[in-house]
Amino acid sequence: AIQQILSWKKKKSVTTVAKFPGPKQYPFVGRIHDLPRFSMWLKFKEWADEHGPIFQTRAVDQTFIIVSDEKIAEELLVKRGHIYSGRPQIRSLINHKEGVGYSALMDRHDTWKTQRKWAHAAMAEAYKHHFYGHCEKEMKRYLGLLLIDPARFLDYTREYCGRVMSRLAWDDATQGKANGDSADTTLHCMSVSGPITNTVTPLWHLPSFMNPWYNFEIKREKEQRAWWLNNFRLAKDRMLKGTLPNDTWAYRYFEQLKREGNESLDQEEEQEIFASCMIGFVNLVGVVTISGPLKFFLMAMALHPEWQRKAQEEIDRVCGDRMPTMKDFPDLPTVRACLKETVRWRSGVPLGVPHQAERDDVFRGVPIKKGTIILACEWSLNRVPEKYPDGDNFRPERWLEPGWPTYQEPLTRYPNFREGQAMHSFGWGRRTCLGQNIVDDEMFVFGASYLWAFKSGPKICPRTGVPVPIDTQATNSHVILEPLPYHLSFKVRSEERARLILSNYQEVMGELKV
Ligand code: HEM
Repeated sequence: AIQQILSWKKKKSVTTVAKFPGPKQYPFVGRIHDLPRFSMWLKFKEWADEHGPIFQTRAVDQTFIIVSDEKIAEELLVKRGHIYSGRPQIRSLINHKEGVGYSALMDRHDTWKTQRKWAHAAMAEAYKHHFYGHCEKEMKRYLGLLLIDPARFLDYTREYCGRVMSRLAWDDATQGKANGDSADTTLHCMSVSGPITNTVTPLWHLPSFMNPWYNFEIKREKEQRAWWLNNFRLAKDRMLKGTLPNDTWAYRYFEQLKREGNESLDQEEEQEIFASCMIGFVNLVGVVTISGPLKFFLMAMALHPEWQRKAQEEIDRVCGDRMPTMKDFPDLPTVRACLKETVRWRSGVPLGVPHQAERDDVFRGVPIKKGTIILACEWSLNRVPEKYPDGDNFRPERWLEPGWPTYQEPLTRYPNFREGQAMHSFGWGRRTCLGQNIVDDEMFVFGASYLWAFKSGPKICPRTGVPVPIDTQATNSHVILEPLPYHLSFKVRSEERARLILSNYQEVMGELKV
């Protein structure tokens, strides 16, 4: 309040300061009172429709600039990336701006640079080998489990993503479920919809004996880091014994140490924590980012039988009874279009990840103060009518038919998640997502194999005989979304496919440590 009064006094001496348009601001609170903690992107879309593609608002003393236009976002976050690439403080995470735990939430300093560079190179190398076939192998397990126990499809979907990542990180897919759970709790703690201390920030400063949020976070982070460090040390032991596979990120890291002359892999604890967090975080961030879109994909396929059928006809034509693999990528554009459209229709990161101004700037004549938060709102960007006509509806044809603004040739290559249209889903400039390659592979393998194996639809209520409704907008409201639990019914597509699903599962069981 004092800050606010002082800033009014200061402002009185200035004549008029240019501002972006925006909703009316109230003393002290700005617009925090009607900013929903859940599904905030809907409110931002509403304000964007009213105030235009760049507007500003305030929550107490924090200014936000919300962008809903690709060109403006590019001007700010890419061309002026040297100014707008910081990360804001999330009140209920401890020291995340400084490091070393969460590279995606650090400010731009040497720790962030080192971790980002390392993760980028590790990801690029694994992509050259299409992630060593782990997506396909884990998919064989997934389909087997779905055949045996279809009601648990949502759990299995997240576990599939967790297992692929943990296999890549430490050669231990059995950590997949723990990985998903850990990601989910971390996301809760960093979201506006999470602990109340993220919105009513002064509560965070209560003394620890009466501060359950602080105590929870201390415990959560301690356990997470111990878990990462334990897996790192187990992998190191195996490296020293020569039993760690060379297709893991841990192997790549230890190999680099050896090349630098550290044959015995001796390290100070601080160095081990740095490296275990670096690998642990990439491993963690790759779970829900993919399982959210995959769960929405399953939903979209069940709600759009016409697209399910088209994609299945394509798969049958190309693969017959054989389960699809990455090699079929060029021949299955309809499958890719359904996946791409899912990420547009139900954004995994609907608000985008916030950037923060690292110093004062002036943009289009409007002063932007250091510390201002810039959000390129994905939900709105994906509904710009000139680029995405009929944006509220699931329309995979926008990627397949000439005449749509997002259509791109050749269809053997587009649409995909690595290049071309709509890459704004993966963020901007210096903070762009590091996961595009694995998203492209893992989602394709999942989508194609799932549709090859099963036909799905809404679940029919056994009592009333009518389909159980699915609320496509019911989500958990984290920074990275998953839909809330919903029901589906599954039917394996033929006896022969059922037999193949089981024999595929049996084939990989030993290797996968099921
Ligand atoms: C469909 C899936 C995904 C979407 C839509 C997505 C989207 C995003 C977005 C919007 C950002 C923020 C960019 C910015 O600040 O401008 C981001 C950052 C990041 N993503 Fe992803 N992501 C996905 C999957 C993944 C996966 C699978 C991984 C890793 C395995 C990953 C790793 C990262 C990392 C490390 C960052 C932080 C970059 C930095 O701050 O330097 N993402 N992602």
